Amino acid sequence: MEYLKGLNPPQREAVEHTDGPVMIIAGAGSGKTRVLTYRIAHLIHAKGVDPFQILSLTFTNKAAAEMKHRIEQLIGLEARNTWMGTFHSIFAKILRVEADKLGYPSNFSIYDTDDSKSLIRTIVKEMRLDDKVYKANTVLARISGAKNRLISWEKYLNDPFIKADDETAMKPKMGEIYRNYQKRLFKSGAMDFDDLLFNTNVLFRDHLDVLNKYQQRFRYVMVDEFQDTNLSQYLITKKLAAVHQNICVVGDDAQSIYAFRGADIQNILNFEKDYPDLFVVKLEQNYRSTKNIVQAANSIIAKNKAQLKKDVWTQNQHGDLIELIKASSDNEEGRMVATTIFEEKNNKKLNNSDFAVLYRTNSQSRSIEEALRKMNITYKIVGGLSFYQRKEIKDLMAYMRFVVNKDDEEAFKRIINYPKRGIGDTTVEKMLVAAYEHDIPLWEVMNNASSFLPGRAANAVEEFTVMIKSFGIEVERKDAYEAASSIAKQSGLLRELYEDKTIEGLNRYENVQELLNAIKEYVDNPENEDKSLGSFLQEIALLTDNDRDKDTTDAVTLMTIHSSKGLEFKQVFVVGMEEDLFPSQMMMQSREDLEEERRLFYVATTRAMEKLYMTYALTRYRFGRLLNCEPSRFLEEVDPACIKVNKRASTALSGALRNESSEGRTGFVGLKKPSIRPATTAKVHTPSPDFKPSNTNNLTAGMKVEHPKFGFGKVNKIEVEGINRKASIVFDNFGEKTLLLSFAKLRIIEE
Ligand SMILES: Nc1ncnc2c1ncn2[C@@H]1O[C@H](COP(=O)(O)OP(=O)(O)OP(=O)(O)O)[C@@H](O)[C@H]1O
Ligand SMILES: [Mg+2]
Repeated sequence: MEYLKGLNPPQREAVEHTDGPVMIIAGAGSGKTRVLTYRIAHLIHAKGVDPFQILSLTFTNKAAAEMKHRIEQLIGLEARNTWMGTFHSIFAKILRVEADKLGYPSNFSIYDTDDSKSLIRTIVKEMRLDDKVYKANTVLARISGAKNRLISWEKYLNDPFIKADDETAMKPKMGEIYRNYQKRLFKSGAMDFDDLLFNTNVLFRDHLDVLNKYQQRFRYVMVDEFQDTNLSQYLITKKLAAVHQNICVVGDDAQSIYAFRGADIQNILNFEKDYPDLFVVKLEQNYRSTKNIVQAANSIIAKNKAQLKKDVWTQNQHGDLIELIKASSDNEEGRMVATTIFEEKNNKKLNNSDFAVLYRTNSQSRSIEEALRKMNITYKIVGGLSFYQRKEIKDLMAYMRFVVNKDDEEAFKRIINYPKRGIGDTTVEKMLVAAYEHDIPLWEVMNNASSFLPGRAANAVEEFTVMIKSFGIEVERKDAYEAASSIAKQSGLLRELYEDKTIEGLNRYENVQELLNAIKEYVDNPENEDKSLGSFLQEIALLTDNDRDKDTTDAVTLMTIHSSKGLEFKQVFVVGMEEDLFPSQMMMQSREDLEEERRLFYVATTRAMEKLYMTYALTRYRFGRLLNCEPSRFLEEVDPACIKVNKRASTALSGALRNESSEGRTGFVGLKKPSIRPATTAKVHTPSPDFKPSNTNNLTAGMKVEHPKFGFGKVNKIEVEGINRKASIVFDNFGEKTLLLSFAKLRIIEE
């Protein structure tokens, strides 16, 4: 076992202790991820474990890819067959296979945050609530928080404490929004990101045979960055490992930075209780950073009260002191960072990729970007508005999504009138209302457009529907690339972009071409067995921001500290070390919040291998205003022996032109017109348990009926219009409604 030589004694112990529960909680850069990598190699190579039986959960897909690559280097190609990926990607795969058990189609859509927020806005509007109170962001965060703690909408609505909470927050309708949101997702055959975990829990809870299948399959389960798992994730791993108990988790409580997304350090403490025969490994030697950086990081985290005791040390060189750089403005900060990178590169023969610039919030990247561009230093932004979040890309993806899943309402809204085909907001609204009132899929409404819409609108919708159907046939017969190219052309989207001869238009056109290139690459890759468009879409839906960059060029990395977890760079700049920015203004309310910010600072510091810079500006544009800033309190918490003030004189004048980029056109068909949905606030009816739609051929005035949403009512009159039979029904709680009898689901209650 030649490779075991690359480990120190406790690391080696952790690798060789393959059976039973193992936990490694250790400081940054101590080789936790390395241990996981070697452990997988060891299981396959020395213990003869089938790679298909090993499941490893990482924080980003990129981390998974890197791990796979390292294992390949250790033991060869066999490594490819292990199950490795983020929680979301692995369990989405499993949910595809098992979807029918939950009543979902196997080609369910995955809604990204934009889709989710758009759906919430629609629902808030439909419920006639104030969208300034029920902001999409806030509502989504609340729903997400509930899901991550496995609180279903039913539980949410019935919990008196949650209710009291929402009432205190003056948002009493939160539970109902949650309910409507879930129902709408289900009807659209869609899951949001949190559903992928929530539904996996439901699947394993309600279908023990399925759980058992995966318990047998995954003999070994491993989790990296364990400190940032939430309850939902924790329970999934616990259930999966319940039979074999071969579970190994690694993490660092000092790097727990996702509490705002429901991550819970408590999981580390619970782990010890859940597995009494737990084998605990301590790793204390840091291999990543210089003595000076390790000492600084230790001094920072020591200020936190809540932490497990660790002594991190290193045999590495002492290295340079941390350089503290003061700038007069944010623009000057950018210039100083760029100049320093330029000089260091030349002096030390470094590559661009040896540098990272880390910031607290995405918007800080602008001034850094401008400065790097001026000095011709190549950079890439990880996270932020990435390729797949661009409007033109989302538009084409929405076409593809809708063709694959015709219930996908958010995709529908994006494309129904883009490029323009004369289908206005009112028509869209009418179709949504028809689907809602008759309780039928939108697709059915589209296929019967003439029953629901006036002539011209109906024609336009019919044309669109025919087009989508023809795409459907192509998707079935062709591979993802051929189908996607055809959709891009036939839909008129490529032409629309092509005709826009502005620089932005050209850019957008090229981006769409780039997406088609990516699909081609996907199809040509022998590792992807399923070459269908559906399979490609799933892959894309699950890319985390961190995975979305191409790693081919030599570039300086710009990213938020949150995204930098687990990574390392020779030289690191932590910029914007100012009060209210870092620690963030929003995180100074409580000791817990401040401690989370400090852990974030610890994460930032420990990314550096050789040299660390911290910068702050005296003035900064924020929220469109020039603000005076004060140096961050965190700077004072760094052991003064580790830091020196940079004497670099600022040369350039500040005040470059500010060029805020404007947002692109939006393709979303907003429901701007006043809603024609039920104006009543009556509660949607719950159908009787024996509800079954009756044959309505003989329905006449005076009969009593039950409708799945509007409840009980009495038929007022029946009208015949062309081929359509319509019934006007007066519902007890919803007033009079006119429904098309060939679509409405009505149960006739005998008189
Ligand atoms: N025994 C070892 N010998 C040589 N290099 C090592 C050893 N252990 C770890 N390293 C190196 O130290 C660096 C940090 O290791 P790794 O990324 O696994 O740490 P980590 O504990 O996962 O850090 P983080 O907490 O930031 O995720 C890597 O470059 C790794 O290859
Ligand atoms: Mg790691």
